[in-house]
Amino acid sequence: MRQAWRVADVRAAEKTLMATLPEGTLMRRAATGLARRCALLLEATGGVYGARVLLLVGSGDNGGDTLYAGAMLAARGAQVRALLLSPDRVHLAGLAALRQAGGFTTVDLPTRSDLVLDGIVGIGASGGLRPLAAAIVKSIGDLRGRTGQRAVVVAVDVPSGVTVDTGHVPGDAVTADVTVTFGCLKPAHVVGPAAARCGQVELVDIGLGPVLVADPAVRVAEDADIAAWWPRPGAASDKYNRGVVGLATGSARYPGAALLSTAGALAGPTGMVRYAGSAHQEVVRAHPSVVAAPKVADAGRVQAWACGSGLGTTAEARTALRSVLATSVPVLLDADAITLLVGGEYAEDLRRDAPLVLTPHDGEFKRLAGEEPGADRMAGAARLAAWTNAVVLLKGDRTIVATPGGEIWANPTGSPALATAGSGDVLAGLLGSLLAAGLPAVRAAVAAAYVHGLAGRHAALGGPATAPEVAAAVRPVLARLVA
Ligand SMILES: NC(=O)C1=CN([C@@H]2O[C@H](COP(=O)(O)OP(=O)(O)OC[C@H]3O[C@@H](n4cnc5c(N)ncnc54)[C@H](O)[C@@H]3O)[C@@H](O)[C@H]2O)[C@@H](O)CC1
Repeated sequence: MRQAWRVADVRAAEKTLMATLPEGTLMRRAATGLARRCALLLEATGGVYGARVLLLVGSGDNGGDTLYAGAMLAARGAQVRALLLSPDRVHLAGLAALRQAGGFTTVDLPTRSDLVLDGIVGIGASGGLRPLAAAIVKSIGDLRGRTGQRAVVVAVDVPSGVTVDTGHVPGDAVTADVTVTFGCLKPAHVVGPAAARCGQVELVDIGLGPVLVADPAVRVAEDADIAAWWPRPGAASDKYNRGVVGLATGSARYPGAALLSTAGALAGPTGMVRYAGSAHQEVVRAHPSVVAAPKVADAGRVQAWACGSGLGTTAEARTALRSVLATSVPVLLDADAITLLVGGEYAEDLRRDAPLVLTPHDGEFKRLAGEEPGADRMAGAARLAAWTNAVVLLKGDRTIVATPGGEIWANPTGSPALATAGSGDVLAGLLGSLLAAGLPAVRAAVAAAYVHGLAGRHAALGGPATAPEVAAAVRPVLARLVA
């Protein structure tokens, strides 16, 4: 698991650490790690010696890191130029170090550069980029290096222009090939559109770990977490004790949603899938191992329900939703089931002891919460989770999972391939299966989003993917991940 911390918590930890160290130690550690990474990147274009390096230097310590790293590269023979965005407020010691190592300042953007270091602004950023910085950021994509290649862009700590604590990108921002960050990850590295601006994120250890005592703002699962959590059958397993998942999905109008949620559920860890709804005949025809009935009340025992994908909002759909909520097992509500909650008709039914999971996309979120998820998607998801006392999985490029207690996860495996009709139905089935297999709701949501994202990527390898292909890709992904 990776974790990211908010700026205020990072600053508090840095303060504690700095009190124990000679002045400038942390900045030296940061700059050394940064320079080392830059040197490795320059190897690909002919080495450090003779390389043209452009430093974009803002007025804070982020600019200081950049100047010291530039000095180290200049000492190894790179031609280093520093473009100072606020010459009257530059980090003076960093500038002196650069000059002493043979680096220069410049007032214009050079025509050639092998490497650009973005030290305009780091965790001290407030608001969007100022106009001068924005204009420079727009043109760094045009810079070419000594072999004609596009200049490699390295962001120092975070790409300038992103909102560090939320991952929001309010305007122009740097798009980095590599982001070298210090001490710990910050939310912008893993959440929202900012995460995509970071490129490859590299963490330089500056000794912050032992003093970083605050809870992380957001957690990110890795392969090893999913492998550790994923239920597997053992010698004593049978189809019932592996868990049975119930699906109340699809309708006469949307039978496909029933089939896709079933396909998702069948790829999950449960021993059996029960389907209840008007598409029962189609489901059994397509998936003979499924036990199907027309109504939830006749479906038989399950250990969790997934309800709502393609369910419609008819009287029949309302009965299905009420029946599912009346059970004492974990329930996942997706799509139309979320829409049905709007208006409060089911407020009493939602008061249940067993876990509840909601999987809205932005439109459903807005309908239910009465507001957009907003620029801070983590806070938006957490608010809805607290309000509904449910685990909320807010779909998006970096899907967010939030618990009522405020624990937040960001999914790192998202893929544009998942922006296709029916892919959410597959996710609902898979997540339902994980709930039925006994995973705590938050892990079920995190693991389902993770595997679903990988399945989207896998399916897209063969060209534009449809939801049945995403469902079919879950098994090969699991074979690699949890075999
Ligand atoms: N505090 C520490 O112990 C360490 C800090 N380090 C570096 O220090 C950085 C934080 O330094 P600072 O607190 O000085 O803050 P920054 O350097 O991130 O930015 C603050 C400066 O940028 C200006 N600014 C703010 N928003 C702006 C915007 N939108 N556009 C243009 N200019 C803007 C402000 O006027 C201020 O002068 C970190 O990101 C990291 O790079 C590292 O050296 C590691 C140790």
